[in-house]
Amino acid sequence: MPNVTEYLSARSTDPELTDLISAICTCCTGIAGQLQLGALTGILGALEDTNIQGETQKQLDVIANDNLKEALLKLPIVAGIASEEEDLPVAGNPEGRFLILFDPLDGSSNIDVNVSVGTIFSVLEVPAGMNGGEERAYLQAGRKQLAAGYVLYGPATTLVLTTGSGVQQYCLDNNGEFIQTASAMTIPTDTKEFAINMANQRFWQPEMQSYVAGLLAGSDGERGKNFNMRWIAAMVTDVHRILTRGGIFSYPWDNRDPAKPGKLRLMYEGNPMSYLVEQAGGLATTCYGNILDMQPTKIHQRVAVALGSKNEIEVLLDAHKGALESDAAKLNV
Ligand SMILES: O=P(O)(O)OC[C@H]1O[C@](O)(COP(=O)(O)O)[C@@H](O)[C@@H]1O
Ligand SMILES: [Mg+2]
Ligand SMILES: [Mg+2]
Repeated sequence: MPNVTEYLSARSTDPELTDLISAICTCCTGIAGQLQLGALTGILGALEDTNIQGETQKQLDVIANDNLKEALLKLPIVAGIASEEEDLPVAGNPEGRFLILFDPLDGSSNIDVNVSVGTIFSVLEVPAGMNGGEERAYLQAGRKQLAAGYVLYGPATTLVLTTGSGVQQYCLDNNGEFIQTASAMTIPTDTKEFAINMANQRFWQPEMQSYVAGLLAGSDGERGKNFNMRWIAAMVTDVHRILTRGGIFSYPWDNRDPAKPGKLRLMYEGNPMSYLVEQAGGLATTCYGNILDMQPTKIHQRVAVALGSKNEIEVLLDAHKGALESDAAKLNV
């Protein structure tokens, strides 16, 4: 099977985009190595710092961020980067073409307990007349992504990628190459599996509460079938399960902080995952509108997310029908 560069080149992918993806892969291979040895090299655990979002940073959040930042900003094709762990975008080459947005380590609370984490990335083109040091250059709808993907550091290190024509999967081999293991990942349209943090139930909108109540009622309720629940607390891993065998994942709007319409970040979590899911035949929504059509207003903007198997997301959207127009503005979604 081809490696990722061979596959993209054979499909006449923009050669500069192919180079960029190869560079991301090389960098993530390094991150995988550091994660594997983390307990031996003393780089597990939290730092005293918090990021701009007020979240405690793990040492490996910062290491992964610095690796990606340094490797990408060296490339002449890179106009700038934006990251969960950087307060502001960082400019690259003023002549560069690409803006890369990333969550260097997603699910980093899993690191210390040796559970899967991942790197999520999104690639945009810098608009004419702007540069990669300006936030406004990045504020493009998810539909404009040139590529999106993640590297999952699990039992296998796996790259899942879209450049806009389907979703491919690659596995890191012993020679440091990502070899293709699936050329067209497709999410089954129906499912009996859902992923949501049930501990937040009381903070959700009534529509989400009643939809989930239907899942929990199973064959005793209107749905007439039993569901199973999974929650890995790393979006990258939950989404990988859905791309592999179907299901739905949601981190919905909740009322814990009215300024935030959800926990997840639009630009480097919601958008790239939504692009992958749509390219694999699934749906991604805030429950009030399509995530990929949202016009971003801030680089670290939060978003409510529900994504996965098409027919199940349609049931969820149906449960929100009455609320659509009245609530969307009020909820900041
Ligand atoms: O702590 P909770 O509510 O289970 O949240 C888990 C969610 O938070 C995240 O870990 C946020 O990502 P980061 O680790 O990059 O901040 C998601 O990956 C995951 O789905
Ligand atoms: Mg994350
Ligand atoms: Mg993170």
